[in-house]
Amino acid sequence: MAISRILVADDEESIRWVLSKALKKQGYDVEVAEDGNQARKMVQERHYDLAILDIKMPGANGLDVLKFIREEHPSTLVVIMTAEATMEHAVTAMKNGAYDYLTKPFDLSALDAIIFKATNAAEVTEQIDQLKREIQSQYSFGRSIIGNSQAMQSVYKTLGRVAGSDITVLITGESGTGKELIARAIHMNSPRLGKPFIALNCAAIPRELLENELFGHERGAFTGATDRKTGKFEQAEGGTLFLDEIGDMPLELQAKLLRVLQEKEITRTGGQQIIKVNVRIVAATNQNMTKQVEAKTFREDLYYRLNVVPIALPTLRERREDIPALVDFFLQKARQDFGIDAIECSPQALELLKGHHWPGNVRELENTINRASLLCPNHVLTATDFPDLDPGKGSYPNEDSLEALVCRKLQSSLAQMDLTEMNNLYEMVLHQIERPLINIVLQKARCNQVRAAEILGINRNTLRKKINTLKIEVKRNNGD
Ligand SMILES: Nc1ncnc2c1ncn2[C@@H]1O[C@H](COP(=O)(O)OP(=O)(O)OP(=O)(O)O)[C@@H](O)[C@H]1O
Repeated sequence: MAISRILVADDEESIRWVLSKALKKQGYDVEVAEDGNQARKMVQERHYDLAILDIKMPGANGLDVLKFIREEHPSTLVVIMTAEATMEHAVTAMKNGAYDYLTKPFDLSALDAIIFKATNAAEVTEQIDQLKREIQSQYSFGRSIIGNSQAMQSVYKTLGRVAGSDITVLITGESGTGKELIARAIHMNSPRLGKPFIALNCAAIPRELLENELFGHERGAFTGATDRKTGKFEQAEGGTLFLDEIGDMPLELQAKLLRVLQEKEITRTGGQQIIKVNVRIVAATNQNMTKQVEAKTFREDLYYRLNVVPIALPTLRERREDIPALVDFFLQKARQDFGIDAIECSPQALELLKGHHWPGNVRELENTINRASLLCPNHVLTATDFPDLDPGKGSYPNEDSLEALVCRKLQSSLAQMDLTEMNNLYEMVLHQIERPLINIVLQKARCNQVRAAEILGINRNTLRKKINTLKIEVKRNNGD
């Protein structure tokens, strides 16, 4: 970033005129302010790379404006102009974060020298940012998002496509599937890296405080507002605002958010001033947004505005093939975080982990590994280190598979029975499955028992015996 837009603030018209003319001649985009208040307002409305401020101005003086810029727009460099060459002014200006100062009257070449120096400094900052971008993208994208399953690859593809632009993204997925991780990856792989990534969980903040969190407030806006507070939008200036659990945002606030997305400006609570914001929005939810739109608890127009590109994250049980890599990753992390010695997972324990239902998704897996690593007495995690993962309880190979279906059905049926009274449970269950299975296959084979036996992969005589013992009624077929 070179210096391109400059603000000159001085109450002396001749100074404004001379500086503006000289700087414009050199190709800079120059705007002027007649006093400190006007300068402050202009800085709020658009970004300046450099602000040249007279120290003595009516209203807010140069040091007030400097303080404001340092707090609210720290990327703007400030040069203070002073009338007297006193140490005191120079020291105060530099102490308050001025980039440099000039003593009036000054030669234009002195200003040129400062701008030249500032440009170099800005370029170095930009190079550092670029380097940070490269390093972080290597770490963030490739390394900390684990999983090479098809489902995750399709997520990476969309992520790669949208990261570079300012397009709004809506990430959906059950709790713990990695929505915030993906939102961070979008930011880190975008040109906004180096600028803030601000996350706000709309469900975690009481409704009445949410608006304040988003837009901030002016001093005196309400009882207790003793100071001005900037909201998340302003804090995220130039960067990304991640709105988690967006489905929990109250309707009145949805309308305000929509307006901000359209106008790209906000006003703080209790304030009049319109503040321009340059923020990319990434939203996330674990709710069914189309149902919410139908139920009119979420505005349709806002939904379409947010859902420009949807990213649906798979549940962990839909990508069980990623579990070994995730376990490895969390074991390594546990070693680092808790300073424990090398630890690994036995093949049986891994099978147990792969078979679990994981209602809490990756977060649950991470917590499970952390807990087991901390409590494990030796260097290998075995099935006994995961006492909560009873294979009989909630262990489904694939949520929609036949086995999972039968498993769920069995669990609910057996829960109603007094098993202590049973002595032929195995046979009883098998008969209940065999009978409908044979019936269905016979129907498909149009009661041709030879064909039905082939489909079932059993001997024709075995099938005949089963038909008799299970008392299955078979219509005679010509082919049999
Ligand atoms: N693919 C992944 N690779 C590595 N770690 C992951 C992955 N997905 C999630 N995690 C880890 O799981 C935990 C939960 O992830 P995250 O907070 O991003 O989920 P979420 O979907 O935003 O959850 P919630 O809806 O509850 O806010 C984090 O510690 C995160 O680092």
